[in-house]
Amino acid sequence: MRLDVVTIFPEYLDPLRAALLGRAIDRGLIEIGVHDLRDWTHDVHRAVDDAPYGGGPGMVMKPQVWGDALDDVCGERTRLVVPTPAGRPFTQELAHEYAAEQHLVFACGRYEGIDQRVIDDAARRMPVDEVSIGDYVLVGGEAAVLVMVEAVVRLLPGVLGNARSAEEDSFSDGLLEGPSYTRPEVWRELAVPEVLRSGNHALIDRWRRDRALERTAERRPELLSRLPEGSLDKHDLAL
Ligand SMILES: Nc1cc(-c2cccs2)n[nH]1
Repeated sequence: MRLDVVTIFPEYLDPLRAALLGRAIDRGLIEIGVHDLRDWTHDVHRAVDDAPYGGGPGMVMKPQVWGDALDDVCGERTRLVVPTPAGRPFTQELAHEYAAEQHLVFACGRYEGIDQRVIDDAARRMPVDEVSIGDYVLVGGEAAVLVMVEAVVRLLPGVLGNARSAEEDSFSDGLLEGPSYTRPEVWRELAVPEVLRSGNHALIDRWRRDRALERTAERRPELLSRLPEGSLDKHDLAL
């Protein structure tokens, strides 16, 4: 998979080259390109935005600059992702979709947005997703790209050491992950639940599912109504 990011703050994406993602690059599992949008400006001031038609606060990013940048960075098999608070929710399901793509390009705009014609023009040639990572407002799309790239790249085969942890993700069965414990057995007078030390894996699996159902019902009840038909057995429903 190749990922490209277009931004006016390329240094903001430096963390993509660290740790797990850095190792994935070194191992040739992914290629990452980070591009400074100002490289496509033509005026002496290297302007990337301008005042919004219709008035209002802030600035809107210029279509010409973005159009030229995307013409160069996007290819035949590109899926374009534009982070915005006005986008569709970024979910684990969408992360899996992105992990199957050959080429993702992330366009980092500012909060007031990129001229809509950039998205409309790109959509003539490629799939374009305007995506939100949550109902809060950032200053720019860069932090959202770091979040999405991490969620996507960790799903690629070979990236995570223990293959099980990607499949056993929170949300992989539509539920939140329950509590986890490690040594010592007692810490500050708090003991690890007995069942986890029983060695009885049927009981352990049951206990873990019960805790996941309880936590989901308590923190994200709306996820329960989205579970596929028949996901909950009679034991689950008795909780
Ligand atoms: N979810 C989300 C995305 C954003 C921004 C994307 C680009 C500028 S601000 N804020 N919140």
